[in-house]
Amino acid sequence: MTPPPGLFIVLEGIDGTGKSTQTKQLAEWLRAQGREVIASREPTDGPWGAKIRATAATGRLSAEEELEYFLKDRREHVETLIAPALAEGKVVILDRYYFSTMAYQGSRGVDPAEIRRQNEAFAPVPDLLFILDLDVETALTRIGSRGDTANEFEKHDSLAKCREIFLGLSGEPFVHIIPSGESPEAVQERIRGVVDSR
Ligand SMILES: Nc1ncnc2c1ncn2[C@@H]1O[C@H](COP(=O)(O)OP(=O)(O)OP(=O)(O)O)[C@@H](O)[C@H]1O
Ligand SMILES: Cc1cn([C@H]2C[C@H](O)[C@@H](COP(=O)(O)O)O2)c(=O)[nH]c1=O
Repeated sequence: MTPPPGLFIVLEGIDGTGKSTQTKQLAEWLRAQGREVIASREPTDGPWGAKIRATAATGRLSAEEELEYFLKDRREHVETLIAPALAEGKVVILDRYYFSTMAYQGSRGVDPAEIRRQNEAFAPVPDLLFILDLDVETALTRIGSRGDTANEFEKHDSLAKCREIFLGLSGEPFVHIIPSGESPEAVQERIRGVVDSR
């Protein structure tokens, strides 16, 4: 018997907006409803993701090199996890995807539209994209409260450019801008409301 189609959900936003927090809570909620849920993140914990994460401390690559690494990481992610899980009718929830590439490498001068074209040549478009939106100052404060110091990807001015690129996606039918200055519970209620309405 053909399995039901999977559901592909992506959470995006600048560092500190609450993506990891919301991804975890959404996955738990859907599992409690009996859905098989795969939660994952980008950069992944695979070899290319590890190389990228290392540069957050050692110093960033050029924007073009970063783009190449993220594309390699994502190709593996799509082939080994995302596509098979969706084909089996599972729910896939990602903490970051190619929209972060548009934002972060776009903020360094690579054309976001070209980044999107290169990614959508192999990466499936999600059914739902939640953009968690928050002012940069509050986001950086949260990163500090988490016990982290801002890394090479978390500079104020570049995050402000990233935020603009994320918000530029609003208006597309699968995109939902979620104000993330409220409590974690209130933010999760908004997200669940959209998922429920599908
Ligand atoms: N709605 C919220 N209100 C206040 N604090 C929050 C909220 N959501 C998350 N936090 C806290 O802010 C910090 C960042 O949250 P989280 O790690 O989920 O963000 P993130 O978007 O995944 O960050 P990054 O992209 O850097 O991994 C954590 O300490 C978390 O507990
Ligand atoms: C997917 C993706 C991510 N990034 C950046 C954004 C973050 O600052 C770091 C690490 O991500 P995390 O959420 O803090 O774990 O990677 C990027 O520049 N381009 C991308 O495509």
